[in-house]
Amino acid sequence: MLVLAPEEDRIADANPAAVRLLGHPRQTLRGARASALYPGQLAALTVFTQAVLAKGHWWTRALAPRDAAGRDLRVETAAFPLPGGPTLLLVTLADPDTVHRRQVDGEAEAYMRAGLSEWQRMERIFRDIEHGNQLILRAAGEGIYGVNAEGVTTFVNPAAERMLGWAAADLVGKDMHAAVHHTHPDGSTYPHRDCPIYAAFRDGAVRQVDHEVFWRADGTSFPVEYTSTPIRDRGRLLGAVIVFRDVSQRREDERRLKSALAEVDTLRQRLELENAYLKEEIRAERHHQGIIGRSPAIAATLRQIELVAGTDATVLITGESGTGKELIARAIHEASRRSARPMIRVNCAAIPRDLFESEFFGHAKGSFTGALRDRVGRFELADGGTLFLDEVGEIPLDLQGKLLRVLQERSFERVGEARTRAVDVRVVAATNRDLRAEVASGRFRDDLYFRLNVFPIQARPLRERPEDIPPIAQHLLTAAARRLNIPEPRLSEGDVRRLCRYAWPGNVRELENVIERAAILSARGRLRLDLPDGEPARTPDPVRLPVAAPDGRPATEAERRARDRAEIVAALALTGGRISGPGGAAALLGLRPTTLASRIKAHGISRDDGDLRRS
Ligand SMILES: Nc1ncnc2c1ncn2[C@@H]1O[C@H](COP(=O)(O)OP(=O)(O)OP(=O)(O)O)[C@@H](O)[C@H]1O
Repeated sequence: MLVLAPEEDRIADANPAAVRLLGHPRQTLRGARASALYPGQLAALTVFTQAVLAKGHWWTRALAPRDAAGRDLRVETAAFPLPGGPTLLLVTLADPDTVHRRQVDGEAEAYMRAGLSEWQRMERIFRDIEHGNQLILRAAGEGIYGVNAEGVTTFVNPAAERMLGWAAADLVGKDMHAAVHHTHPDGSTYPHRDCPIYAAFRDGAVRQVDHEVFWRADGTSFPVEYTSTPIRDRGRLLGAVIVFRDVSQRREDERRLKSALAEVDTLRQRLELENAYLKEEIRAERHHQGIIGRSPAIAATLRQIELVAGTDATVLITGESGTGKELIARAIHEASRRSARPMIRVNCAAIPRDLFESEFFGHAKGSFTGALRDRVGRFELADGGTLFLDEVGEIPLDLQGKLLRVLQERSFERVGEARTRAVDVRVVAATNRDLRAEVASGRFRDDLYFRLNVFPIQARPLRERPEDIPPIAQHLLTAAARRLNIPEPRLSEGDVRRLCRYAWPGNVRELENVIERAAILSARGRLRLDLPDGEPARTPDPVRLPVAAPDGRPATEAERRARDRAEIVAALALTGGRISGPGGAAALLGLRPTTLASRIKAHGISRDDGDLRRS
């Protein structure tokens, strides 16, 4: 700073800063000519001093004082006249950069001051929310906290403190997302930008979320349901209030309920299906009390049933439609150790191709379109009982392999499920097709055929055993009269003769229908048999033919040997491998023990033969 006397062109005084800046001692400066300090700038100096005197205060960057080293200094010169006495000017010399910086700082300060007041206003609003609702916040069972537009916590209620395990003091002023909402339930990082609470500040929308977790101070998490409501002040978004509740208990209840419902559903389904089968069984029971017949063919069948029922051997029943294949299967089941559990029948001809797998093995919910819930398959339903595969020849080739696997391994998987389930099922299959011909033509897998054909039983057509017609007809008539609640009509000798003359292409089922119809049409105890026109002549009595193949032709040597072998295997399985003595396999088969022993040898049957083992 300098004091100038402009009228005398003299420097009146200089302060230490001016002495330092100009490099002259104070004594030199005092009394020196002012214009000497500004060589060649007299005009500018005169304009400046006059402006100061005229305006009362002036500044310029046009004056550059020369220092002791001879340098012209770049300064900002400002001055005002000192009050009283002769004319003296107080002149300040300042570095223009410093002046500029001060100016910027000044502006920033003013800005900050303004910002601070905004900030304080916002804090006031949150404080008002907190104070105004203190009672509610304290009493609320829900966790409640406020965050400002930067995501910084402004208040936390006691319930939130309890649930989160943090003291309010630890959270207020901190980034709330980073403290309690940083990670997804699966452990992956939850970035701020994805957080719905923060999104509420951006778009002002209320968010309700129920599939996320909050993290406690101890590092554990709990499922939450929360609502984030934005706070506005004069149209501006200031932050949000978040109300949340711990839904662990509700989730657990939901999970338990869901699994209980699924179990109930599976049981209900199983019961429904079992019920349907049981009804079917009862109906079947009503229709026939057993296998009726006095022909050698029926006697042989009964003997075979008796032989195989006690084992778990797979049985293949062949024969024309209506010959009693299902009746034989049911008789095997009834006489087996499995009779307390149901026999489940699957009509393989009636299942749509793409539903085979699900029908046999069941499916998991959602495994294909339309799989709306878990479904129990027939194998599972038959667990502990018998699975009767009717029309087995109709199973599509690609599924035959899967069926073979279950027969071999006694385990399967439901469609759309990885879990392997074990089953204890005895399989009885039936077909009216010639399965060997199907194998030869490539429509049936030979390995599955051999697996099923462990113990073959052939149901003879009625025309091959006419001596069975009278007793079966009588049995069916009694049953029909009972069912129709009418006095039982008499079956005359003439009726029997007519019945025996007919060829019965539809076998016993056809006979059943004819008898039922005759019973309905009967009048005054007389049966009115309505046999198809022409009453086709019966084919020569094939009962006297040697054992025939399913298609009616005589059995080949290989077939006879296979049957012989199968019967021996079944007899041995039934007697636990015992050949001789009462109840031994030889006695069962009506053979001498030595004869049976040599046949066992000839057929190559060994003790560990798979067929002998009861599964
Ligand atoms: N020997 C028999 N004694 C009494 N009833 C019989 C006899 N054989 C068959 N039936 C009766 O005849 C009807 C047809 O029998 P079943 O359904 O067992 O024949 P199936 O060979 O299985 O026929 P499909 O091949 O058409 O399924 C049934 O009502 C059954 O009770």
